[in-house]
Amino acid sequence: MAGSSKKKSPLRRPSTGGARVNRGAAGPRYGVISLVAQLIDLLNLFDGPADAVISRFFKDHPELGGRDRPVVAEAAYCWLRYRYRINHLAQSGEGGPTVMRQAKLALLWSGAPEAIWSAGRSEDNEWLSRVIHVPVDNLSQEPKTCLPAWLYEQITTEFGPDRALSFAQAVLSAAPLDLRVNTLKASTQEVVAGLAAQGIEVLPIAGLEDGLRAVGKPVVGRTEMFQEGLFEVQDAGSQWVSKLVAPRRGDLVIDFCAGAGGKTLAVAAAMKNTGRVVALDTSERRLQKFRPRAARSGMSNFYTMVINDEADPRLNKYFSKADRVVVDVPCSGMGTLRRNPDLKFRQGPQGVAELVEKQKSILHHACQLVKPDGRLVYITCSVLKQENEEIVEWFLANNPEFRLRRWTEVLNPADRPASADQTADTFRLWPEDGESDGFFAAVLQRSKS
Ligand SMILES: C[S@@+](CC[C@H](N)C(=O)[O-])C[C@H]1O[C@@H](n2cnc3c(N)ncnc32)[C@H](O)[C@@H]1O
Repeated sequence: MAGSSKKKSPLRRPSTGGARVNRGAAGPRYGVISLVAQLIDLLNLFDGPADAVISRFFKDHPELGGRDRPVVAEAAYCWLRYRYRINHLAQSGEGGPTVMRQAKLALLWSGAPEAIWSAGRSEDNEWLSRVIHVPVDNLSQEPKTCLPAWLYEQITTEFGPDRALSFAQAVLSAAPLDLRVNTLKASTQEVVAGLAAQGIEVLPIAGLEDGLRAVGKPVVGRTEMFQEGLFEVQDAGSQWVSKLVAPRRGDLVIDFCAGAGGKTLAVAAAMKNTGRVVALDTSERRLQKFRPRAARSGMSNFYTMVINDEADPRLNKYFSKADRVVVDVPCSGMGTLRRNPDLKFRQGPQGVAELVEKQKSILHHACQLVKPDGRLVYITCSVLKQENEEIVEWFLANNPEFRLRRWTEVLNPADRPASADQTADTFRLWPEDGESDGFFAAVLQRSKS
């Protein structure tokens, strides 16, 4: 740290906000600790995405009021982020259910008011006073880094121990809320002013003319401006990889894995409603979510198709036709752990190996849609080389009609994230370097003939 001779541990413990632990007795808000404990028990089953488990839990507990819901949700996410450390420390307490101590620590570390986390057994509060001072560096790998051994080892092997530690620290925080101004409907200035009028402060994002970062976590989805499609919620990293598609007006763009259309919408806005965008996905449910977003955004140049798989024969009509093919493949999502901390427990080496095979197969089929001199943009929100650089190497070795175009040839200096390596051929973002999700992209250009 500049001006400081003392090096801070990269895995420092979370702030307790200067709070001291009281010897509080069971109080009226003890129920919140108990509810967090119940939610932890449910999350511990890892039988679905955490956000779905949390919303179901809130539906099942209508007694939880608007004041306590965000507290419970934050504590649940904190537990997921720090699960290895919290569970390790919780074992050292005595008496009472261990999960109640897990819930208390999650509430404390997620910044809940003291009146909430200090309620309950005084023995647990004594335990809390002790464990918040345990030096993190003395812990073994999983409680220290809060990453599963396989992931920590893989990042260490692929990028070295410093990167593994800085990544581990970065994904212990919540992600910021980023917006993309929909230039089909509004200018950045209009959106900034409109949000300010509603008390929502946003800041510019360097290198993203249409990108804004919210101060704090305002609820933007209920604003009239959002409902009228003047902006979308989209992580800055996702906005940059969309820019790498760089479509021209009038192009035919095929988004092979369009999902709910985060990148499709950004690409379409860049095309100013000219040309055609074909949004494909194997999931009807995800494409269903894309349609209302497209309608809200004013996008009118699209067509959606649910495909059986990447080899669906209905794609033959697009062979060698597309100017741009976007391939935002299903991936491990290890770049999005700040948003989806449960993924680190739901994913493993076997799952990643299966995804790699799927990524190769999708790429193999999607590249056939690119016309001569057209481009394919391969995208993941993973940080693992296995899903990124290694896939690109495999693809280039097997498809000599494609060459890698340096990402800096596509984005002007003013449109680049400072945190991406400007000398690399492929595009890569780490959460710890620029406060976006981790993303990877490669621009693959097909030869003219
Ligand atoms: C990373 S997500 C896409 C996210 C989306 N592009 C966005 O920006 O919001 C990957 C998508 O690939 C889809 N998918 C999985 N297998 C596929 C396949 N064989 N062909 C096309 N899409 C597939 C999934 O349903 C999922 O929606």
